[in-house]
Formats: sequence, C-alpha cells, structure tokens
Amino acid sequence: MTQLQELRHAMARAGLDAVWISDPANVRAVSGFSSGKDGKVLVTQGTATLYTDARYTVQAAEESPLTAFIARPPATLEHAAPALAGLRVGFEADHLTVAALEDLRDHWPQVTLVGVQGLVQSLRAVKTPGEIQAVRDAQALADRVFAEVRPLIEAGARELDIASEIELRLRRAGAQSAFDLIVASGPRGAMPHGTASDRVIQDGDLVTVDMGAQLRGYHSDMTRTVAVGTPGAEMARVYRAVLEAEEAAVRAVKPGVRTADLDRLARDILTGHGLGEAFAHSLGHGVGLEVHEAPSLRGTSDDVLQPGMIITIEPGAYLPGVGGVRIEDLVLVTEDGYEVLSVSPKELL
Ligand SMILES: CSCC[C@H](N)C(=O)N[C@@H](C)C(=O)N[C@@H](C)C(=O)O
Repeated sequence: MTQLQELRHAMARAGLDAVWISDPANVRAVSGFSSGKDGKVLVTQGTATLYTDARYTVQAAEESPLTAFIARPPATLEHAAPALAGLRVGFEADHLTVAALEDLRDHWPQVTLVGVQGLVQSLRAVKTPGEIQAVRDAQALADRVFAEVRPLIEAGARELDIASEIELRLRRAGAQSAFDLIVASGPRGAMPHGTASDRVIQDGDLVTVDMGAQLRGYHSDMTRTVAVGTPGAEMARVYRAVLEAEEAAVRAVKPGVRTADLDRLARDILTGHGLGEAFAHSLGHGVGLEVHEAPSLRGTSDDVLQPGMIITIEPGAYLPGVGGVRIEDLVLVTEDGYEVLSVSPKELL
C-alpha cells in the first residue's frame, strides 16, 4: 500500500473527508516535493493536490506525481474551497499557526475544520526500503566523516574547529549537517545539547560529539564520547555505565517491544550505577525526514517497535560542573531484531 493509500485509510478511521497538510516533512513524505516548507498538500479520498508557487513549477513537476496547482495564498485556498464545501477537513494542529488557521476559516466558511496530530507522522515511523537506504547512506557518510575528524580531537583544538571540519566534509560530500553540531568538552559535556564553542580542549577531557548528515532529505544521528589523554577515574566509570546501558538497550530492540520499556531498561542500569538522576532526557527517537520523529523512546510513550522503524538508542549521564557522556547508535528494527547502522568505534581510550 502506498503512503497516500495508508493516509486515506487513516483519514477514514479519524472521520475525515480530507486533510490539509502543512508540516514541511509531511508535505515531502506525501508528495515527494523536496521544498516542503514552500508547499501544502490537500488529500481527499479521490484527489491529492500539491500547492506551491511559481518558483517551483519545474521542480514540482520533476519531483511529485501529484497534480500541482501553482499559486500563492489566498488563491490556493480559493482554488480548494468549492470541492471542500460541507466536508470535515483535518488540519495539522501541531504545525499550523493561529494566523494560518484563521485564513482557513475565512476562506473555507462551509468547511468543518478538525485539528489532528500525528496523522502523517505515524505513517512515517515505518520506513520504505528506499527510505531505509537513504538513512543508511546518510549514516555511512557520517561514520566516514567521524573517522576522518577523530584524529583532530586533541588537546589544543577548539570545539569549533572540530565542528567546522565535520561540516566542511559533509558539505563536500553533497550533504549538510543534520542539526547544529554538538561538540561539548570537559565540563561543557554536562550540557546534553552543548553546541560547539570556542573552548580549547584540554588533556584528560571527555569530548561528546553528536553529529548527523542530511542527505537527499533524510537524516542520520550518532553520538560518540571520546577521551583526550587519560580521563579521570570518575568520568571513566560514568562512561562504562553509559556504555553498559546503551548496549543492553540496543540488544533488547525487536518488533513488539514497547519503547517505554526500553527507556526503563537503560534508566534502571544507570540508576544501579547511581546515575539515574543524571540521565536527563529520553532514550531515543525515530529518525528519517526529520531528526526527531516517531516513534518516541520516552518513558511515557505508548509506541511499540515495528520492523522498518529507524531509532536512536542514546543514554547519557550529565554531571553539572564535572562533565558528561552520551553514546548514541542509529538502529534499524528488523523482522527478528535489529541492525546497528552506525559503525564508529565506541572504545573510550
Ligand atoms: C537539536 S537535534 C539534536 C539531536 C541529538 N542527537 C538528540 O537527539 N539529542 C537527544 C538528547 C534529544 O534531543 N532527545 C529528545 C528526543 C528528548 O529527549 O526530548
């Protein structure tokens, strides 16, 4: 079944006659149009229309099998209005601004607008073979770049030097960084999202590098924490504890497992090492057209692993004023277990 067919089933289950898609990643997923932020898609049970403007006439025709209507708002909304009169139309409540919703109300007075959340996102959680290959390629590039840059992570280098080397190499390969690079050394490692600063790396530091490639629209995500020289005994102990939690959680990945249980498994191991409070975020997330997408590996999540999902497993421990460790692998859920897509070494020393 195509993603469009699956979406129509999901619309029917939600009691919707149509859905107005405005989230850029969802626009791309449903239409194939790669400039999702400048497009919208209207899906009914019988039609699917891509709305974008004249900057993208050629690109839309090349990339999308959908009928394109080239115009800017409000002409786009006026075009859609007659076919929608009397229908229940879903809009993406977790994306549409209040002003954009007012526009829909003004131009579609005979439509019943219904806010929906996660309708397309839940379909994106299980990847097609083509999507799996795209993420695989993005991760292979990230692994290659990390191997090239690893020798540069040494005393005297600035975090920014490491980040810019990674970015440059990704760019040269036709990709780009999936997000603001995290390079957090020494005490800055206590910030889970410590983006690269001008701090000079010192002998004995642990350095957390969280990086991803965005290639053909798909992302990868991986974290390694490496030692420069010999780390102190306490941070070496923290590293071993995080690695134990990470490897145990990866080994537990298989279809049917509740993601909340995976989070619990890793958290319990860290708690056993006295680091439960130091694990300040969820165990992981899905990766695809966005760096963070379904499923969520949070303790409160109801998500269940299915073959074809691509997830991160990334426990961490953060000690303010001291430092931090995060180890993150990108993992494909297979029919009978898992495949780790990230291959960069995890030895600390
Ligand atoms: C701003 S994108 C950063 C990507 C990074 N690799 C990452 O996923 N970090 C996690 C600690 C994270 O942000 N987790 C989220 C899902 C959370 O726990 O809320």
